[in-house]
Amino acid sequence: MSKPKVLIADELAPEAVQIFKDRGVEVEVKVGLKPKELVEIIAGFDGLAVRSATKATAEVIAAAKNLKVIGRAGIGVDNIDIKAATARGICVMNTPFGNNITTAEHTIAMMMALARHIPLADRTTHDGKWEKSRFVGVELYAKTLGIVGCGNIGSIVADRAQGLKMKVIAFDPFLSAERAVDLGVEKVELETLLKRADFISLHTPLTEQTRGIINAEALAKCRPGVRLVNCARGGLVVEADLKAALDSGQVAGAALDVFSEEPAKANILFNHPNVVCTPHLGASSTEAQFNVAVQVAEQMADFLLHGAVTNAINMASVTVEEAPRLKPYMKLAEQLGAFAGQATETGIRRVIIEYEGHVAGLNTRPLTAILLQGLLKPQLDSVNMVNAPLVAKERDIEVSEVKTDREGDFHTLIRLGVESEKWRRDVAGTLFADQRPRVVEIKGIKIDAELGPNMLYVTNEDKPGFIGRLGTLLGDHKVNIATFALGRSAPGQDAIALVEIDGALPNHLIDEVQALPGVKQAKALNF
Ligand SMILES: NC(=O)c1ccc[n+]([C@@H]2O[C@H](COP(=O)([O-])OP(=O)(O)OC[C@H]3O[C@@H](n4cnc5c(N)ncnc54)[C@H](O)[C@@H]3O)[C@@H](O)[C@H]2O)c1
Ligand SMILES: O=C(O)[C@H](O)COP(=O)(O)O
Repeated sequence: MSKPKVLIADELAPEAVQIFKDRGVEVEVKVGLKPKELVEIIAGFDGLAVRSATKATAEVIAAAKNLKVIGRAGIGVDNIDIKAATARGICVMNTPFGNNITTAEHTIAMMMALARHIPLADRTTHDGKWEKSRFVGVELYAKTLGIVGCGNIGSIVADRAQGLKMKVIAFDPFLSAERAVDLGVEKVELETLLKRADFISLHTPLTEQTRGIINAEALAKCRPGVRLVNCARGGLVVEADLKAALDSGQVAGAALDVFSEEPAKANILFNHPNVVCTPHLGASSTEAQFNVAVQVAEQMADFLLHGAVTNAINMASVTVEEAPRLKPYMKLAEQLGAFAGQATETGIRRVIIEYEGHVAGLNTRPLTAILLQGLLKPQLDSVNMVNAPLVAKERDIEVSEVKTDREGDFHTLIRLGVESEKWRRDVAGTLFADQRPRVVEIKGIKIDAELGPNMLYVTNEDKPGFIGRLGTLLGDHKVNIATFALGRSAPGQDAIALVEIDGALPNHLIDEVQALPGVKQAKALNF
């Protein structure tokens, strides 16, 4: 098997390259590619590692024919078109905890720089001016800090600010009352935060809900002389509105690490005397860059080499320890899905997946995802584990999981029920001690079949002579039978045969099997 290949497209600490190499992943570093250049080369890679500079746009993703994973060495994934990646079945992962302390510390540094005019005082002092009376600052002590978005970074900022004896209030619709108590912050609505805060610090992701959250209306509700810190995303602030509020004095100062357009070579807020700027340095410390580079390289290598999924934005997690335990079940789940998907010719309305016995105690989300992949693949070649749940949802297929630890006839069992408007089909499978998947029930009929690459699936009436006729027909066409599994509901009733054959079955032969007396349906299935 050839080695997977990763492109590192942004500045990453050198440890990342070493980790990829040590783990057996080929790696190329090409920093500063133009969008067009990235589109031209991306098809040659299985993985793409980025920070915030490279934009993994829909166009890049459309060209990324072999891409399986995009790793963000950092937190914000707004430079990655997640929707396009998910639709193409590309796993997107970030490193949510590698740079949070560094960014929180930068936030505090920005707040202090703002309170004491440090950047401008520094510049004028270097210039030989001694403007002692010009730079009178304010204390942070006993001031109210309003945190908008109290997640990883917001909560570290809250902790550090409390160390500076600030009163911290937070607006975050997803912050629980208990967590707020644990953090020692007062949970408030945005309106209250704006009215009460002396300093406001933004720590939300950039979403449709948060874009422009600090606009003219919000700024007008603030205390006169409020100070704003933004070390999250530029798009959270309407920059023209902020400039107007700074000019009017409603806002006393703003410290900005991020801008609506980056790299920000020009911006209406640049050179405003009350604005402190840094060029998106929140995560730029030796420690944070080491953390995110190592984490992203390990996560991407684990994914490409072992199927382990950590910190994925668009798929269920699988730890490195779980991956080998899940592996035989993944095959079983995919085969059950593929069996039902190939046997089904009409629209699916509902999918019921039952996990029984040992498997019920495992992480079943990836199993469900791969089962849906198998089920939908016959209709949609581009489906994979990442996009299968989304594709099912888009097609209005209701998916439900039922788990029971109790063992039935088997120590472990996955049963798949597929419903259309008219019918329901069930297929169930297990793992025997050899860890190889076996189909043990189809439409309520017991069977014991291992699925090979080429299978013939026949439903027929249980009548004497059928097996002989089928064997003779296949033999006459020089089709060799590898395995032959049979089952029936009751003597003389419905029967099924699952026949593994060496090589693909020609279509005309399926028609001939279909024409045999007693055959209700014959199908070629591939696994
Ligand atoms: N400047 C930098 O270099 C730098 C470095 C790291 C992270 N960041 C950015 O900082 C931000 C926060 O990162 P994090 O790791 O703390 O993320 P996080 O996901 O841990 O926290 C975000 C918080 O925002 C809250 N939130 C979501 N929607 C909200 C809304 N409409 N109103 C209020 N709160 C809302 C969430 O509930 C969550 O608690 C992100 O935008 C990230 O990209 C910037
Ligand atoms: O979201 C993040 O992690 C930060 O914005 C850091 O971005 P950077 O990796 O480009 O410094």
